[in-house]
Amino acid sequence: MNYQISAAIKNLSGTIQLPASKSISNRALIIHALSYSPYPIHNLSDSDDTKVLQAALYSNSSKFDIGHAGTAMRFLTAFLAKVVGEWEITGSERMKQRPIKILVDALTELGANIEYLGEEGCPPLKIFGSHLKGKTIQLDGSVSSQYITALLLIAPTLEGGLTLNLRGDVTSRSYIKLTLELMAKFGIRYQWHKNEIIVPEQRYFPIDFICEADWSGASYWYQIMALVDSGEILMENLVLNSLQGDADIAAWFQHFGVESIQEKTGVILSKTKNNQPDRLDLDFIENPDVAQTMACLCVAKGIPFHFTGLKTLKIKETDRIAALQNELAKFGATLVEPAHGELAWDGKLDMETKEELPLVKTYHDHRMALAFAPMALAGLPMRIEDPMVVTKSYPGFWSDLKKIGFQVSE
Ligand SMILES: O=C(O)C1=C[C@@H](OP(=O)(O)O)[C@@H](O)[C@H](O)C1
Ligand SMILES: C=C(OP(=O)(O)O)C(=O)O
Repeated sequence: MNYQISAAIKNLSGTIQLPASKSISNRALIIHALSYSPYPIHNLSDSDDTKVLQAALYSNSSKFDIGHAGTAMRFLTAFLAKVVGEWEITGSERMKQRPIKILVDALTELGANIEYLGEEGCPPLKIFGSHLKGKTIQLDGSVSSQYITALLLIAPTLEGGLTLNLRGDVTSRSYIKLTLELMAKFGIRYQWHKNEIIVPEQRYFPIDFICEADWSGASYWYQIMALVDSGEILMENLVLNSLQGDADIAAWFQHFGVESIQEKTGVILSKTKNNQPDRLDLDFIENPDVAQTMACLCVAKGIPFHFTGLKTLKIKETDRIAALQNELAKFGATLVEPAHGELAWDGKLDMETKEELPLVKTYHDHRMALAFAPMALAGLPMRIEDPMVVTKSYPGFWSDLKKIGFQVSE
């Protein structure tokens, strides 16, 4: 199925109920299970990625299919490695290509017994869960912070605690910070100095916990505001003083005339002047999930850009560098990769190759649909293939777009 998207909105107003952050929800679910918490988790994400983790944690089965959910795959692997029993975890065809060796090797050093059921270094995995003893381990931090988070979440429950020495250029540090700050809310003490993180053995202290709204999901609304002339829109439950690294975008979008105002019920995005930068140079090492938002925004507004810190985009739901290049080419933009982990555009549109009504492929990647659809506001109608991919993080996206005046039809 495809959706056809068009939009002609000059002044925008409305209220949006964003989904909860799946990053926070999935951490909270693991902590909840490790602390045998009697309290409910409030405002848990309704995304596929959270639903699959929740279903696995509360199932009677020993075999789990976590689909496309990277965090669920990594967090569950570490969690199950210390739960006595025999477990199998698999995922989508793409998940079977997403590396997990760094995490499996670290868990093996802690005494875990994990076998690859398919290709060496990738899911599916067979896990023989047992008591694990903590120690000091070295870990490559340049591939995915999710391995580090997975280890940190179980760290306080390991005999003797855990010390991680991170090697290489550590990527997505903001997500490591999110993990540790969340753990601290559940009573955990830790030390983090440069590339060493020390978590002593201790108990999680269960609390009544509310998940924040999702800042990566909010990025599509900032993009929308940047593409209309003026307006005001309330993002319910969003907080500026957030645990999530992607809250950085509130400052980025000031360059597009979008102001963020904290209100009791959420954040108001307000636009009164139509600013835009002449060009955009951004480093995404802390914010990989909003790279597609910014690339699509720049093409829609004709802003040349040079983005760095994108190395990990190749191992996400799809190779996001290639996906952006392929799909933005249909809008006449030729994106180049000046070096590994970089993406640039000279701001020129090729009217000969620009398609009238492009069919945007989504490659099983929610963020392709989420980031491309707002471009319709710039007079760029499109069709989107497999639009329900958005359920990975933002199930209500299409109805939210319709609510504010987008035309979305099959
Ligand atoms: O820990 C998390 O919740 C996440 C970490 C990031 O992954 P990497 O650390 O692999 O960049 C991010 O891209 C992903 O969407 C969610
Ligand atoms: C990369 C993402 O998710 P994950 O790695 O958890 O599958 C994402 O949501 O953009």
